[in-house]
Amino acid sequence: SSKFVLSQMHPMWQGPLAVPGGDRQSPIDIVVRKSIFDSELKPLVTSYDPRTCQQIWNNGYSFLVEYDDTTDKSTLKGGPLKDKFRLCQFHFHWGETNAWGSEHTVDRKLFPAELHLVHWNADKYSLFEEAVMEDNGLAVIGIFLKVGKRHEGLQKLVDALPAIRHKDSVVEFNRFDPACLLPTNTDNYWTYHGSLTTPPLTESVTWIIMKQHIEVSHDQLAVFRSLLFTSAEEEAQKSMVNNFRVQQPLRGRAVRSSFI
Ligand SMILES: NS(=O)(=O)c1ccc2o/c(=N\O)[nH]c2c1
Ligand SMILES: [Zn+2]
Repeated sequence: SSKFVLSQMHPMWQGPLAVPGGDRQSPIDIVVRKSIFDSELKPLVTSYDPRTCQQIWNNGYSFLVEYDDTTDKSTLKGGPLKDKFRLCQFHFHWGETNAWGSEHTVDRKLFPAELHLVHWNADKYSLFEEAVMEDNGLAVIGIFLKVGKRHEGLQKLVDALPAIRHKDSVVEFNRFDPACLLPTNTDNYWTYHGSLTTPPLTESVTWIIMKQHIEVSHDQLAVFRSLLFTSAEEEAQKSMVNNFRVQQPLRGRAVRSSFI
């Protein structure tokens, strides 16, 4: 296949970028009635240490909360996974309105935003950068956001966003427990093999999409939309909104469910 790859800077990564192979791209629409119940799927086991939280920064695509992944202090195992994965960061994707914003959909239903908790396989690799190139290198938990009551745990993060309004801005961010962002029920999920949804779009991700969403307030989401794609030096400031990729073909992949 051709190696035509847009530069990282180009916002049009959404396009049908030709990536090597390209038959397990993400995101996808989850067709519930076509998902296959797999009784072998275990409950997820997350063990996050808030003290590994290091910083929050605007990378020009989203804002990332980054964790120290040099030890096994914040890990994910169980679920569809055979190995132990380390949390390295989490980030979100959202729309300019509450009508859309998620990357994955469920029976074509769009959510206003989607949270991604990114982990890499520490049993097999020693760095995220290595794991990102391997087909069982990453595990990303996807959680849908709905607009409703204010999410108390999220507020600490929302309050830090004005300090990272522009691309490449970073602030120290400590003691944030990502477990507070998980839905009450983490036993019900869909899982499939896919890719990163932003460049380099590598096909290294075991996706774990939670059936249960979390709720955040309209005002909290509005603060996400106050972020900018552009750096402080650039003339035209562009609101960071609609930072989701278009849905990709399933190409015959099975989507398994942990529940009936
Ligand atoms: N949006 S996503 O698929 O969760 C994701 C996660 C980790 C990533 O690292 C990336 N470049 O180094 N892109 C990326 C996308
Ligand atoms: Zn993402």
